[in-house]
Amino acid sequence: MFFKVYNVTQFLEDHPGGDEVLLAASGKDATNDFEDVGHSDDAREQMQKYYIGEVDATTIPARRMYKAQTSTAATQQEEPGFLFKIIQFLVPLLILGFAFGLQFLGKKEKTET
Ligand code: HEM
Repeated sequence: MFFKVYNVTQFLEDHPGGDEVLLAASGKDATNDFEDVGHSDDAREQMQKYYIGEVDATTIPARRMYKAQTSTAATQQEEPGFLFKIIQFLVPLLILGFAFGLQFLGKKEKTET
């Protein structure tokens, strides 16, 4: 099966239906989009100006679909974040504990002397 290919880059601004619809229909088989509008014979004639060739449909790669991350990949990514949070919480506590410990030792030494 062969698709007819049209280059409408120069036609974007002049298209009576606007450029957005053309851009939305680019890079794919736009036959249904074109036919659904009920374009006039004049529009079909104009279209021939932009014809650049044909493409074999079997050579077109399937569109890549967005693939959600697998759960294992997600947990692998979350783990370092979680560990980091624990360290962020523990380090100030350790410093505080160390400071109190030093103070306590200092007081003890004074009372002994
Ligand atoms: C080379 C390709 C195309 C040409 C030369 C073309 C040409 C035209 C022309 C001349 C009109 C004015 C109405 C008429 O005479 O039928 C028109 C309207 C329109 N076209 Fe296209 N068109 C093309 C592709 C497309 C595509 C792919 C779409 C769809 C996604 C589209 C959507 C529309 C829409 C929505 C209107 C407005 C219809 C209305 O307001 O009644 N056209 N086009």
